[in-house]
Amino acid sequence: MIRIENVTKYHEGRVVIDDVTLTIDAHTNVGLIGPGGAGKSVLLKIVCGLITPDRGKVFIDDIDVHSLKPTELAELRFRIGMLFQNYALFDSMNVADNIAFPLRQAGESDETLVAQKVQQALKDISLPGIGDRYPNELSGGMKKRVSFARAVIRRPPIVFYDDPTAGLDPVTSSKIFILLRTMQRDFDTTSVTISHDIEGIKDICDRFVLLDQGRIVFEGTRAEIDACQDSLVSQFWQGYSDDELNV
Ligand SMILES: Nc1ncnc2c1ncn2[C@@H]1O[C@H](COP(=O)(O)OP(=O)(O)OP(=O)(O)O)[C@@H](O)[C@H]1O
Repeated sequence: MIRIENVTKYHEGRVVIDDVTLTIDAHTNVGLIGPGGAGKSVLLKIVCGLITPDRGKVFIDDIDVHSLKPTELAELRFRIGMLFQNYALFDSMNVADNIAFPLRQAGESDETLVAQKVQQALKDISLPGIGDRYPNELSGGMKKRVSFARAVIRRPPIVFYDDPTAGLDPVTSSKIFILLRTMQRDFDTTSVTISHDIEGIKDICDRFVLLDQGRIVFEGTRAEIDACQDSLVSQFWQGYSDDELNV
């Protein structure tokens, strides 16, 4: 379970996360939505310990994330898969080594097993046979799928995806959403997915959180957000662009 308690974060004299409290139950898949600059990425980075809040606490399975020593935080991160917007692949490593990186970092020394897992991962992302290629030989969508494979290769129980389909064409986006759903179903993960593709995440999340100007303005199920009468929530949910929001 993830528990965010009264978290506030300032940046350059401005409040970015404003007293956010939220509980994410184990095995729940949360869609984190909201206009650009609402604070979604910062909130996710606070949850996994990459950014320290100015106030408030975050607990992952009762562990106070921001009280951990660096080595303890690194251990906790072994249980978390992260696919960040700019979570770049290592250009000097081929695809297979990129995907294998988290396994080797966790101390896996059985190279036969590593190779098997990498082959399976490449099959899962529908890119078999590209293990020898280097990132600069791949399209944006292929890189994203390889990043996804690397994020989930250790089958982490918790996964955070920051806009996993940003900049991808509709066909590749739908492949990524199918992968996400397969991960959730087959490995019973707890996940938070930030996405601007409202139609795409509607079907892969159990609950939705709408963040606006650093505050939670909605939290609930698909049925609850479908029925929500609040104009900001309903306009955003129905896919109006940020510019068209008129409240
Ligand atoms: N390290 C940081 N710590 C705190 N705030 C930051 C940091 N870096 C950037 N910010 C601020 O956080 C604000 C929110 O940015 P964030 O990327 O979280 O928004 P977002 O909702 O994810 O937007 P988008 O949907 O466009 O990706 C920005 O206005 C930015 O100035």
